[in-house]
Amino acid sequence: MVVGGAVVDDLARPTVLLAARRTEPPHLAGGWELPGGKVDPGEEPLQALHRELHEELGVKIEVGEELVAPNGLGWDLPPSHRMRVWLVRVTEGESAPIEAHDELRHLPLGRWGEVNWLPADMPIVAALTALAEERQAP
Ligand SMILES: Nc1nc2c([nH]c(=O)n2[C@H]2C[C@H](O)[C@@H](COP(=O)(O)OP(=O)(O)OP(=O)(O)O)O2)c(=O)[nH]1
Repeated sequence: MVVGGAVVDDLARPTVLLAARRTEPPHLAGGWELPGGKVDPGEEPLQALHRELHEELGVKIEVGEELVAPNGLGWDLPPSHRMRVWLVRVTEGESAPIEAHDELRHLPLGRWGEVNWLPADMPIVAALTALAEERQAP
């Protein structure tokens, strides 16, 4: 199981999403993703989310709602992983590409499709966009 953070400016009404560019392994390097990683044995998913975002971005976070996958279990990451995704907001520190990434972008709503997301992230970002658009003030 993999956990990922959709780092946004506002948990209730997101208007900015963080995209992170991977540096490894070679076949994924250069692709943009949600920061996160594998849940360690014996670790709770949310513990892993806090740990991974601290390791990768150097921040502390507040966790909001889960972006539940259509299958109710997690977003498929072929060939063999699943990722659970939560909306998160930074509460301490400023995101920096400390580990696993070489560039971060804070994308305003309307431009979330403008980076080259990893293939598995495309439906996730589409669902995040739908959620964010629905939440904006009329
Ligand atoms: N973190 C993350 N991984 C993703 C995303 N999309 C996607 O296909 N993946 C894949 C890439 C990896 O094969 C796997 C996650 O592994 P990872 O390399 O981030 O995990 P990790 O930080 O724990 O690192 P390691 O144990 O492999 O060294 O999921 C995403 O948005 N975020």
